[in-house]
Amino acid sequence: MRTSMLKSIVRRSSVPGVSSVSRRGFASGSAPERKVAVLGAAGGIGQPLSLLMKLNPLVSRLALYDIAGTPGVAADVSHINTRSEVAGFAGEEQLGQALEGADVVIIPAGVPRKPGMTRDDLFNINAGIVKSLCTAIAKYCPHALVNMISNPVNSTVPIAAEVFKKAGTYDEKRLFGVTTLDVVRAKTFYAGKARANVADVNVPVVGGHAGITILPLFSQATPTANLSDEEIEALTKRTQDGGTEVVEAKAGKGSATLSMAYAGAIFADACLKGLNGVPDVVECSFVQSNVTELPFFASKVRLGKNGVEEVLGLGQLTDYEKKGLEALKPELLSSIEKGIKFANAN
Ligand SMILES: NC(=O)c1ccc[n+]([C@@H]2O[C@H](COP(=O)([O-])OP(=O)(O)OC[C@H]3O[C@@H](n4cnc5c(N)ncnc54)[C@H](O)[C@@H]3O)[C@@H](O)[C@H]2O)c1
Ligand SMILES: O=C(O)C[C@H](O)C(=O)O
Repeated sequence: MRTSMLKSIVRRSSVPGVSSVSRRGFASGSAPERKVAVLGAAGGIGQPLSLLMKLNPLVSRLALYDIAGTPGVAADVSHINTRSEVAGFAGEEQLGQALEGADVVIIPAGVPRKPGMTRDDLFNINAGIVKSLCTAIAKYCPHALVNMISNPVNSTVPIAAEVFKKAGTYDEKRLFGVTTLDVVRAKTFYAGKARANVADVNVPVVGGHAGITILPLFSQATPTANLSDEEIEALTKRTQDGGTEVVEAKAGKGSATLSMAYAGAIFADACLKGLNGVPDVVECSFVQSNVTELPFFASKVRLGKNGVEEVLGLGQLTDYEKKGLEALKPELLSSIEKGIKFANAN
């Protein structure tokens, strides 16, 4: 969901009911029915993300699940006069109902960082949460596209893959680690330095989603700009530390929620467009990959009717980016292996 889409949704939502033509050209009556479930919907990310998904005209049913607090969030969001019907589900006994029939499941459930913590410090709590939610996904909506937001993404995606493999439902085309916030940040920071219109900026971000595993490819940024090596290094570091910048600014009150909700809504929208057959939908995501020797890797991904249609390669890298790529591999591999080991030991 780009800025223009948000504007068009807001404009459309001032008219009761559904507008006659959506941005992608479907007449409202012919837009496919799509159910989206948000797991962790009462949280810092979950609430604004639920709002943004309610504004998305591609969604016909919105299921908001959390361990508590979702009846209130659902009642609130449900009054917005847009297409989707909203239902809230609270507590494990309602998880199955929340998931049944879902086309896309977005998972922002779990604890966020406090200052001084790494994303890996969240592993002990979030790994178990993700494992139990994925066990339910395998049972109730095994064909859904899963958008994993819960950290550490570098480990929670491999955990999900192992849970699905054990359940016999794994389809590598349907599992995504959401790294869109890294792209959102890279675009914002690059536009500032390059004095470019941020709405025109594109920057691929590859690797993973933690510290040095986040590798923005500013050499491929568009529109091009003549930035010095020092400027590129500073932009790279700022993108890698973007999450920590927010964690420190929030001073113990959590991590990025609003920008993450925006990023999560963009990625879910891309998944829905792909499912609906819209051509050339490309976003970066952490997926099962052959792009490097690592089993999971974030790179540009073409989305289609079955989820991942094509994992795109890295393109031409500068020496600085090649060095960054080699440097990130050991940490990323160890996070992936940690997730796999956890899923198989517990
Ligand atoms: N991928 C990214 O780029 C990115 C960006 C920001 C945050 N995150 C991660 O997203 C997660 C959520 O962050 P937040 O700020 O929304 O945290 P939060 O604490 O505000 O909200 C988390 C929500 O998850 C719920 N929850 C806990 N266990 C659950 C379970 N078993 N089932 C369903 N819901 C459950 C909680 O009740 C809470 O409402 C964190 O792990 C954070 O690190 C990822
Ligand atoms: O930094 C965090 O802990 C949250 C998230 O991964 C982010 O990048 O903002």
